[in-house]
Amino acid sequence: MSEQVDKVGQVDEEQRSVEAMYALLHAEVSARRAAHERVIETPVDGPSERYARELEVARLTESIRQLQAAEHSLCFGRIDRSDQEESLHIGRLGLRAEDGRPLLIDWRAEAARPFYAATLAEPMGLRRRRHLRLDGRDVVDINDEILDGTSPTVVDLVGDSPLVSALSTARTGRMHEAAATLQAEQDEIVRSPHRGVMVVDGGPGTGKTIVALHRAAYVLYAFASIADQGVLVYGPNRRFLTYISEVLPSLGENDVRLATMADLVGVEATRTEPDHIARAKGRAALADDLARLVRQHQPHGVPLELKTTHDTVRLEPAVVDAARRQALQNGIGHNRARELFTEYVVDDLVNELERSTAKEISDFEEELEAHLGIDLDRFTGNDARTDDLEVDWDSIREDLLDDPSIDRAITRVWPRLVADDLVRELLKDFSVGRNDGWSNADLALLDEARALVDGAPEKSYGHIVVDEAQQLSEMQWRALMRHCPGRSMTIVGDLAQAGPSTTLRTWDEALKPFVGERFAHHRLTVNYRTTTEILLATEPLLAEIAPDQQISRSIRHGEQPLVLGVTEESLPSTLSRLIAEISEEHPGELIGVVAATERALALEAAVRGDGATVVAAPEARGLEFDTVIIADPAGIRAAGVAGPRDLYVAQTRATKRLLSLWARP
Ligand SMILES: Nc1ncnc2c1ncn2[C@@H]1O[C@H](COP(=O)(O)OP(=O)(O)OP(=O)(O)O)[C@@H](O)[C@H]1O
Repeated sequence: MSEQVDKVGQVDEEQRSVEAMYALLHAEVSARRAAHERVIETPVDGPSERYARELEVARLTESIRQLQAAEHSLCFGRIDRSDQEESLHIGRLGLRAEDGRPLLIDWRAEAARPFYAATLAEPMGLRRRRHLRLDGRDVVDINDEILDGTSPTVVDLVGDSPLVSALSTARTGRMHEAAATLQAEQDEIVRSPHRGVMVVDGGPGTGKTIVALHRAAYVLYAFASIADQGVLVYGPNRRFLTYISEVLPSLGENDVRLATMADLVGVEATRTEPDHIARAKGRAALADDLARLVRQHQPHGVPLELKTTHDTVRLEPAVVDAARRQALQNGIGHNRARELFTEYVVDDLVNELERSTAKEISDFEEELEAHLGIDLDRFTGNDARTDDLEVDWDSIREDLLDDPSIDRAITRVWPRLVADDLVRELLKDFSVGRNDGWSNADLALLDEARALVDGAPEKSYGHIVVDEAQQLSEMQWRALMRHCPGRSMTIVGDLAQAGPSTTLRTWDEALKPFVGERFAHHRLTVNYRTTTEILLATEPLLAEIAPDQQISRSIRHGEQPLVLGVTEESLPSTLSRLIAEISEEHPGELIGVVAATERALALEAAVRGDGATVVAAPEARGLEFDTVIIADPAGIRAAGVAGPRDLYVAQTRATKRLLSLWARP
């Protein structure tokens, strides 16, 4: 940087702009608080006014919260066009001065696009892209890029890349939002106008999760009708969801639900099971088996005998089948279709009773005429004979609908079902007993059974973001799709990191049953997590587990990965010693120990309090640490069909340092 650069002057100028923004933000918060007070104090008359008031209070509370969430790092960027004097500041939300002039542009607005997309090759009319770093409300750093090929002047503070600074800071155990440093290839996906299904894949650390979460924030901002139906972020386990839990709130979005399959279904998985069983339970064929079981509890080609107080009426199989087909035609689920079926059957029954009553009366009249030798019509003067009987068929119909004996007769051919029992019936072959808890793989079966028995889920979402999507089995895909009837989804994952419970190997295979080939596919290629040295060390394993994949391109360099041999007995003590050494050398940094599941449990106890987090390899997906120590890589590799992929996941969790402790007997 040349000495003439006027850093102080530029910082002062930005400080004034930023203060004006904060003043406006606070004025806005105060105005909404006052409105909130007023609404609360307004007297209401009747439930509909009360409801309208509650809606307004909720809307104001949410908008105040959104404004307050923008408090931290309110403004982080600025763009200056080559052809204009004016500049635009970019930040967490949009703010307009009283004269209507934009003081701050929401990072998701179209006007902010060049901040992310402009490059030296394609400057999009920009002369300069500026990054601002705030500490509280103080501007503490400025970083400029000149994009139009002109030379920097005294007001341009060209320095280190803000991305590299963001990536080099110590991890905190929680993912941070990256609105200030989203890269062009990421931003293009985040801002895509595509509302349908979008798949984003790429190697570990290529920013898939970052893209997915910023995409969720973008969907909420840009697609109002989808946002109104709710946005869900799906992750494989709670540890992962905790890791990403702060990103959307810090982007001002609190209305996004984070969920695992257990949350979606509302049932906890309390039982583990061997991988091959989980895999078998994940097959879509089980959906057919469940549907078949349900059909077995519906009448096919059988008559129905219904006893009423006067009569026994037999409905023929063709009539019963027609009622069944009609009841099921809208896919409302077995139990609700049963109610419809009952109505159709009672209609048929009433028709039958009407017919037989009419016949009885006319038989009786004929008999009477024959007996008396007269023509009744001539006596009564018209044909009003049976009509005079005034039978109230509607109330008979109502009574029949409530008649327990009719209900019993219908139950014999169409019993009410309980979804959970149906799954237990299905799982008899897997020797799952009546009182056993559910496993993770069972949850998707429960969701399927509930849809078959009780109809579509009560709660569905306008958009679902699926992270670590390579983990999903066919049954789990079905469950997720069921909760997103509009098929608006952002799906991110890396098939090379697939776990043991799925058999799916391509996105086409996973998505075809739901959207055919109608999905957009993007690939991320730059690695933001791992150093080049660590990535190179993973290359042989990647070649083995996903021969058609290349390692991604890292933007950072660092230490060479270390491999140490230890004896089995000394492993825990060596580990403790290493953790102590690394913590001392790199205070404040995160250390993760990854081991096969059983060993992770044992090591957890052995190194408790040493300041490292022990993670079972299958649970390490999506997480990251400054240093990763792999305890017994061979043990992870040998732990099952997904062992080599679990090891690859373990190797790719480190931002700075990777150590492997090989255990010898
Ligand atoms: N544009 C960015 N600005 C700042 N940090 C970023 C950016 N993109 C990615 N990162 C960081 O890089 C790291 C890896 O990103 P992320 O976890 O999204 O990758 P991933 O592709 O989901 O990885 P995995 O496949 O291992 O789950 C994270 O720490 C993330 O915060």
